[in-house]
Amino acid sequence: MRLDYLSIFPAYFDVLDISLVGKAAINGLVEIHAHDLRDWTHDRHRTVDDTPCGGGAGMVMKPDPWGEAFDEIIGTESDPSVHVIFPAPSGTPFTQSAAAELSSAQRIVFCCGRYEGIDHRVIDYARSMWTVHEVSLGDYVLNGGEVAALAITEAVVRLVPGFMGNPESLAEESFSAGQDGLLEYPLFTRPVSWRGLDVPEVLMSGHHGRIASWRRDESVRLTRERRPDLTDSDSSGIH
Ligand SMILES: Nc1cc(-c2ccc3ccn(Cc4ccccc4)c3c2)n[nH]1
Repeated sequence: MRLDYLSIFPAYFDVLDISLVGKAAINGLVEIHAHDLRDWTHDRHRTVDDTPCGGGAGMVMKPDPWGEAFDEIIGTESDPSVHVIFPAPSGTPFTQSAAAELSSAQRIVFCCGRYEGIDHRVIDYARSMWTVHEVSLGDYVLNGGEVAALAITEAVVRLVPGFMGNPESLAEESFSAGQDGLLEYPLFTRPVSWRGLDVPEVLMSGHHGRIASWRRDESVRLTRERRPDLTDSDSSGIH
C-alpha cells in the first residue's frame, strides 16, 4: 500500500516514521510519501490561498497547486483504484467499516486542506479521475486535514493483513464485527488487588463460560450507557 500526503505542513507526517506505521513501512507493507503543496506554486511567496468568490471570511486554497501536484504524484490518467481522501468538517463520518474497506486499497492519497478549505473544483476534478472520499473525523472543528489524515492512516494501516502481530485481537475491539458492533468490555491485568481496587472475581474464576457472559453483559451495559445510537443498528447484538 502506497500512502501519499499533500499538505502545506508535510512535517506533520514525520511522526509516521516513529509509530507502528513506521514498522509497517520498514517491513514494506506500506510506503509513505509526504509532499509540500507549495512545491507546486510558482510565485515568490509560494501562494496557495486566495479570497473566497462571493465574499465571506477567511481564505480558500487555490485549485492550481493541487492540480499540478495531482499530475505529478498520481498522474493524468483516470484510475478508480486510487483512493483520494479529503478530510473536511462537512465530510461523511469516518467509521471502522470505512477503514476496513480502505485497508485493501493499493493507493491512498490524503489531501490535507487548511484555511477555510479547498476550492471545490479540486474535489470535482478528483472525482472525475479517482475514487474520492470526503470524510469527517467527528463533530468538532480542527484547523486542517493533517490530524484527520493521521488518524485515518492509523485506523486503516492496522487492518492491513500482516501488520498486526496478533490479528485475533482485532476481532475483539470496539466497533469490530466480532464484537457485534458493541463497545469493548473493561480490561484488567495483574496485580489482582491494586490501591484497594480488585479485579472482578469472575475473571479470576477460570470459568470461561461465566467470563464470556460477564464480558458480554459489560459490553451491552457500556454501549447502552455511552452509545445508545449503536444499540439500534443491525450489526449490534442488542435491540
Ligand atoms: N472532523 C473534522 C475535520 C476538520 C477539518 C478538515 C480539513 C480542514 C481544512 C481546513 N479546516 C479548517 C476549517 C474549520 C472550520 C470550517 C472549515 C474549515 C479543516 C477542518 N475539522 N473537523
